[in-house]
Amino acid sequence: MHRLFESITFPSDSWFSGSDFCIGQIIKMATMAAASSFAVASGSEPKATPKKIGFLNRTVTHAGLRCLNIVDKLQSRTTTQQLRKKHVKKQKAMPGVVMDCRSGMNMVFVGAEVGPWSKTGGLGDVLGGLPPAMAANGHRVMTVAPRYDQYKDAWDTGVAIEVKVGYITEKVRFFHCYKRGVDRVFIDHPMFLEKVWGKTGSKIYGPTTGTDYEDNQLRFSMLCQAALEAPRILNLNSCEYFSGPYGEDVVFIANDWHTALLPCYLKSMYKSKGMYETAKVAYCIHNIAYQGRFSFGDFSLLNLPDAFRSSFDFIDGYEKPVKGRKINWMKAGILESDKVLTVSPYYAEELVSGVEKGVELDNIIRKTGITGIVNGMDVQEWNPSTDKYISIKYNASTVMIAKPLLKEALQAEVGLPVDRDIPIIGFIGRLEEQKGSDILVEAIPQFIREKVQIIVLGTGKKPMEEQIQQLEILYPDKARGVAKFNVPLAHMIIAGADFILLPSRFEPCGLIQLHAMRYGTVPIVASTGGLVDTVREGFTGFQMGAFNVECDAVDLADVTAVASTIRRALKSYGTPALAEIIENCMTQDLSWKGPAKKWEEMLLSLGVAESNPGIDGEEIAPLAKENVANP
Ligand SMILES: Nc1ncnc2c1ncn2[C@@H]1O[C@H](COP(=O)(O)OP(=O)(O)O[C@H]2O[C@H](CO)[C@@H](O)[C@H](O)[C@H]2O)[C@@H](O)[C@H]1O
Ligand SMILES: OC[C@H]1O[C@H](O[C@H]2[C@H](O)[C@@H](O)[C@@H](O[C@H]3[C@H](O)[C@@H](O)[C@@H](O)O[C@@H]3CO)O[C@@H]2CO)[C@H](O)[C@@H](O)[C@@H]1O
Repeated sequence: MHRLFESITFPSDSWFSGSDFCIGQIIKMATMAAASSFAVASGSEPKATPKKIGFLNRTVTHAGLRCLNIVDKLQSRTTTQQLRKKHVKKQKAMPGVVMDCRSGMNMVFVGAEVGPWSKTGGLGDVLGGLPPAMAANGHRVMTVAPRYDQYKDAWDTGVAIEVKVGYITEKVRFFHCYKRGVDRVFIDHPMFLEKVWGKTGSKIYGPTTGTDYEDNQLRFSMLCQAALEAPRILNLNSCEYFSGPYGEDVVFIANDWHTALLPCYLKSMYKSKGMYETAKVAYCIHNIAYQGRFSFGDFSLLNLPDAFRSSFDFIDGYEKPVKGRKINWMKAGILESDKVLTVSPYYAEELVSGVEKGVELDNIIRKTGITGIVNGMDVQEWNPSTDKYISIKYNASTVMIAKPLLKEALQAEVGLPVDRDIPIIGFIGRLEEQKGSDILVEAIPQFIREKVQIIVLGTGKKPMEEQIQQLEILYPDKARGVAKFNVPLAHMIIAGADFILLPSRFEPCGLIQLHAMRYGTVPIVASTGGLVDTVREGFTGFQMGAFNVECDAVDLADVTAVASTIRRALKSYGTPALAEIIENCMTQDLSWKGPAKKWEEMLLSLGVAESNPGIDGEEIAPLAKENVANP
């Protein structure tokens, strides 16, 4: 267990005013002033957040310093008055920025991936994109994820704690940077950095796809415990609107099985001792296929009281990782959180529809209930009018001129015959049964004689990688399969292809189709999960019907559905009908703005103290758009 530092008093606010401070710099300065203050030691339980702490020696009970502002609404609290003085000055420097002291919530997103620092797929995208959208609405937002590499933009805060993982106590450090209005906190320990040593890719969860690190339970137990400390102990002064620790009035947003222990530790280590009294946890399922099932005996590694055992208790008919009775992290995450969410309304329905789509947690989710909010996409990274990976920039009015040229660049890049009149179908995704690349490969003979080219990009299971690499040999003038994680090529495909294919057996939300639509690339999708919510047949794309979710074999009916829908889509190529679909795709708002509002409503309903709606509109969005992440 760990002990927190008792109190830290910084000499003056003048050191830290202004934006984009890195806590590392602050800590260095603070360390010079109060060298021993940061000694964080071991051996005891978490203590309540000191009442007098930090910056300005003010009372911090919740939001650190909640954002300041509108000059004519005086607040009675001394601290706010003091701080407003500072901000009245600032406001002159920023005409048009209008904020309210009472706005916003403290949010802490916790995940195993956070793009662009770490990403194997869509989880990283969401942890990268949703938090800045929340910050843009005036909330104070932190993400906590492992430090898998020496990110050049994240500094060592100098703050360290000790956490008990399994039977040993380990020291972890906190790194930090501030980007797009979000405090990005990274947990540093050799269990993360020494194993992965890279910004993205397959080694986050195991040495190769399909093989997990043996100590994953310890790694993610560490992540959860460190994430629970971060808002209490990190004295963050990243921007002029908020400073000091976030405090205890926070809402945690835990994502996927890796963070399922967070609500358990919150109860067992903090709430039971009168800490984090009003804090709440929203638990978001990005993919129910990965639940974190382990041997029943491993419960003792988690350092949780026996009372939690039943939340983890799980029996299935599988032998992996052991036969019979097991613990199931996701089950506990669902049961112990205050609210369960997933990434699209249709997937939420599928999850409770039965054992197949709910992957044996349907009964549990039926008990707790679940809300689906469709994902948004990062409209900065994926913007055809500024995209650094494509040679011609375009928008909805120039797409018809730009696309043929971008198509030629794509054909040349992958070594296909260069011909702007040949429609291209792209596929991007993790090569797992979920994504159905195996169904696509089997469907190819049924439509390959059409005028068409196919480009497949993905990494994942070795046999599936080999299968896509064979395409070039089987169809030298027609198909390419690239088994690499290649972001520039992903952008070139999204821009240069005419259609993007998602033959997913299941798809909680899917981001590829959103990226594609923004680039005027028409999605052809299986009718599952978020693909149902985001692609409208004949208006923004083509639906293929629902596929068989059994992953062991390829269902011939699905193969036929892929081939016949592709033929249908190809018939529309070059027609006014397709031009209209392209326009419909490109003129939608696919950003995080709408989803962020829904997330806000849902998080507010949890009733964390001092939580208020954010600011509607664009007032502070430009501030959050500063500092585009560039690790
Ligand atoms: N080889 C490669 N090279 C470059 N980039 C690659 C790539 N393979 C994948 N990507 C990128 O990874 C992301 C994948 O997004 P998906 O929505 O398909 O996520 P995924 O299934 O991993 O995540 C889960 O979580 C997300 C988020 O909630 C849900 O949308 C989704 O349905 C669910 O399965 C995209 O940004 C894509 O461009
Ligand atoms: O962002 C992409 C996905 O990332 C996460 O999925 C990972 C999953 O959580 C890990 O456990 C691991 O999954 C392996 C699984 O544990 C193992 O038993 C075997 O089935 O192979 C799986 C693949 O290696 O890696 C997954 C990423 O590949 C996140 O949970 C998902 O929501 C995201 O879609």
